[in-house]
Amino acid sequence: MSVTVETQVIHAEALKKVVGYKAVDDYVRSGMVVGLGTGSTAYYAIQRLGQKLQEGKLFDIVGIPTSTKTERHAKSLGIPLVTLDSHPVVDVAIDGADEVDRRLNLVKGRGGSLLREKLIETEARKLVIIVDDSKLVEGLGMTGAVPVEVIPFCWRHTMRRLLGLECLASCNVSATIRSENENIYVTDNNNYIVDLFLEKPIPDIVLAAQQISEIVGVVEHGLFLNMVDLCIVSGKDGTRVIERGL
Ligand SMILES: O=C[C@H](O)[C@H](O)[C@H](O)COP(=O)(O)O
Repeated sequence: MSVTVETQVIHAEALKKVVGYKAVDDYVRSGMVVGLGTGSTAYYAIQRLGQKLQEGKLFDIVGIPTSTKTERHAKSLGIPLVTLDSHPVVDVAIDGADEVDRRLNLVKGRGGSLLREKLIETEARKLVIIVDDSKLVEGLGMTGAVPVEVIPFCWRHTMRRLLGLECLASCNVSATIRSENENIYVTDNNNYIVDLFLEKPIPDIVLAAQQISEIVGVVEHGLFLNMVDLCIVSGKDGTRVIERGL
């Protein structure tokens, strides 16, 4: 049987929609403060939330967007928005991920939004991650970059410091500054992103997260460790929920 590229794209979108809708249906209740993730999967959760608010199936919801893109999307659907400044406790946050390991540790930020995501999702009473099963990995950093947000000032120096980290010495690490349309990509926070590419898995991700954070020009990195409460995964055989520690 041959599967056309177009059919595969529709299939991939359907998998994202299933988990996005399920996250809102199962974990969002009226009166909640909801962290709104960023990316093509979180998009469907935001759609569902807007739909349920418009239909009166949910009420008294406020959302905290994790990017300017999500902010625009949520506003277009009439979702009331606040910030952590006024609402420091987030009842539930829903977001996608680039990679999810067996312990529900993540790589995030390949879409550029890791800093606001981590800031908001750290405060979530429940962090729900929504992915299709292509995001499940054995070792983090093997399917693409581990993004690191850095200040623009002397970014080459910061990149050299990242490349020199002892904890990544066995990974054959390389790095690029992220670009967009032949310019350096600028985050919502007016920073840059260094993408770290690893040929071998990080031996100790906790140590790596700590050592990356300790570099002075680093603002935040895309390793989200011990944050996730549950992950909803869709695949061709259906949808399942993986809870942390089970
Ligand atoms: O910066 C982007 C975010 O971390 C996204 O959550 C992540 O890249 C996954 O996005 P998508 O659902 O589009 O694969």
